[in-house]
Amino acid sequence: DTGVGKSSIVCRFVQDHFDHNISPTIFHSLAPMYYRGSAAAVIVYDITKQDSFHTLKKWVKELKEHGPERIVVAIAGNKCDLSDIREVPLKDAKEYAESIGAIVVETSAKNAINIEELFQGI
Ligand SMILES: Nc1nc2c(ncn2[C@@H]2O[C@H](COP(=O)(O)OP(=O)(O)OP(=O)(O)O)[C@@H](O)[C@H]2O)c(=O)[nH]1
Repeated sequence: DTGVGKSSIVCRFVQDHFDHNISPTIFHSLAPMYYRGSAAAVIVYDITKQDSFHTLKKWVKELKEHGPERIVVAIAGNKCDLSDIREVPLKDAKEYAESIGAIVVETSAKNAINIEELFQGI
C-alpha cells in the first residue's frame, strides 16, 4: 500500500539511512515490470493500518496469478516502532504467511529493526 515504508526499508538496507520526508513513489501500474523474472518479492504493510494488510493480500493474489512460478515471498510488517498504535496483530500476519508459505518479519526502517533479517531471510 502507499506510505507503508517500502522506500524507507530499501533506503535503510542500502544506505543505512532514514528520511522522515521521503517522497511518494507512483508504482502500481509499473509493478508487473518489476516482478517479471524476479526470484523474490518483499510485500510490505504498515502494522498500524489494517487496510494496508488487506491490500497486501491483494498483492499476494496478483503475484500468485501473474508472477513467476516459485517466487519467494517475504512479508514485512513495517513501522513496528509504532506498536502502541498497532492495528494488525503479529499472530494474524504469521498465520497468513504460513498459509501462503511466505516468510514474515516485523520491521522498522526508522529504528533499523529486522531490515537485515528481512533480506537475509530471502
Ligand atoms: N514510524 C515509522 N515511520 C516510517 C517507517 N518507515 C517509513 N516511515 C514513514 O512513512 C512514510 C512513508 O514512507 P515511504 O518509505 O515513502 O513509504 P512507501 O511505501 O515507499 O510509500 P509510497 O512511495 O507512497 O508507496 C514516511 O513519512 C516515512 O518517514 C518506520 O519504520 N517507522
